[in-house]
Amino acid sequence: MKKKPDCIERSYVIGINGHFPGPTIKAHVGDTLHISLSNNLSTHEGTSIHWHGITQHGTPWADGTASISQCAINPGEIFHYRFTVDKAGTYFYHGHYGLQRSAGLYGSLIVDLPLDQKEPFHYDSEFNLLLSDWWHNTSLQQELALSSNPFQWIGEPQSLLINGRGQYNCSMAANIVNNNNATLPQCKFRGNDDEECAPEILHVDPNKTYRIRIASTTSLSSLNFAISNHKLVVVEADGNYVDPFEVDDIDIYSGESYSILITTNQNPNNNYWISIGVRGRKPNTPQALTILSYKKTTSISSSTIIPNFPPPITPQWNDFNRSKAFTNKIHALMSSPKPPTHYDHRLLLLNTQNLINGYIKWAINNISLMLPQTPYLGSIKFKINAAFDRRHPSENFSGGYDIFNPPTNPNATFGNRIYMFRMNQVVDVILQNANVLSGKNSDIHPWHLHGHDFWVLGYGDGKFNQGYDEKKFNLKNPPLRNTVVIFPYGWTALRFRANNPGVWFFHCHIEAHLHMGMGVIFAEGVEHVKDIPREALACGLTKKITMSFNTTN
Ligand SMILES: O=C1O[C@H]([C@@H](O)CO)C(O)=C1O
Repeated sequence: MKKKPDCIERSYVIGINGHFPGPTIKAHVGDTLHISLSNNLSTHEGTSIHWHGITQHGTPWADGTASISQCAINPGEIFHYRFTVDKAGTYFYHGHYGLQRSAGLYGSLIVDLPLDQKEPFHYDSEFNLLLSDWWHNTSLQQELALSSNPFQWIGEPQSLLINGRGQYNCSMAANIVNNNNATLPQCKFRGNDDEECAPEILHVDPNKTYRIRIASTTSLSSLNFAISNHKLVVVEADGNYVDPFEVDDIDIYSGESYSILITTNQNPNNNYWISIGVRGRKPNTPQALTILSYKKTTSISSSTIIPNFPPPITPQWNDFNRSKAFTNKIHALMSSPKPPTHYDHRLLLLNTQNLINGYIKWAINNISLMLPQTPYLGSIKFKINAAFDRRHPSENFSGGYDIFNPPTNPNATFGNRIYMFRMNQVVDVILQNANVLSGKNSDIHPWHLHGHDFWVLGYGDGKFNQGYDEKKFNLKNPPLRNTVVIFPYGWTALRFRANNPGVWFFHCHIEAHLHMGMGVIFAEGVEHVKDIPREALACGLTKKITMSFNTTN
């Protein structure tokens, strides 16, 4: 793609059909989408796409990772995706190979209700905002840095982007100071018609209700979203209805999506900032800004579109109590599916930063995930025993583990075992956070599950106390989601029914952390999976099999 000027300094962009972000895909519930993706990357890397939040049951490839097909689409090849969307909501798609998401490989996927059905809330019109973060180093440079010894961290992003647009150190900078007292270099917006630098402007009529769909495909950053002078009413999270609640701003973690409603009841002669800023990690990135502009009766020049007051202040990055307070406001709409009251199987998953042969990795119950060459789905279905380690992974960790300090024994090992569930079992997962490898710190991790939504039963500080903390679980109206955060030094409990035959990834949605091994594999009912498409078997030991039968795709 064409190199962009200094607004966001794109050194390497992965576009789709020449666009960055990729095209917004719109569908209605019940639609079957046929999407072909050809790999023309100039870097000659393999690639793949994940349809984030899409869970068509019985077809493990519907989410695009083909039961975590490690089979990349090689340069020059075409993959054919085909899936039916069965739930309305705000979704997105993104690269699931290497760190290609940080190079811009993503786009929105919006599923509307069938035409004869209505949402449980009213709105006059809608907007769609896809949030991301941006580095000047290429995704390959980032991968190399993370896999080096000595380890090099990717650092904070250079820019935040809204629908692929952001600002960086523009020569015409107008300085704005944020709450962390950092001076933020801003690109001076030059109106809507300046394709390169200008933010997208949301043009609204007074006294209407707008639905704003917000999805975060950031590679790293946790964000706070606010619109000056306007209240936000949260109505949807990850494609599920929530009991509406009103806030001034929302936190959104990588992998999450929300719909909010706003009422345009402010002075129509002003314009208003829409801002996103970094939370959860010490920021070193300017806010990204865009503008809510009330339609004026008289025409105005584009320079007057800039609000004459400062943008909303992003809350302090480390005010975790504020983040928790927001998270605890999210409940399912009363008519939503209720969780089973009992579980069949409970996993306690300890998240730690470790060393393997001197390399910094992340591990879950002391295993850092390294995917095998052969896709799991084919390995299980065709009983290829040598393809991965068939032993059971550990379902617990030592009760004596001190989560508040660096590990006394930091060594972990690589692994690729899977957690196997019986079909329809109710599974509880307790994600336990801990201190990093050195120093006193514990990171935020947004965990994303493929193939299922889960109920978020609760969050807590410190170490999960079996038999005690579970008494506080919310079984009445827990939100259904596909991504959930663990707070520093805390735990998060979730429950799902293993009712979708296939092999599923469950992983930290921070791209660098996944690259460093922060994920596990779940599987259930693989014997019920039929007609695996050739693309899902096109590598490793399953490659031979695809050559010996005609595919049924
Ligand atoms: O995985 C990570 O590594 C660095 C740091 O912990 C070690 O340099 C960081 O900030 C992460 O989130």
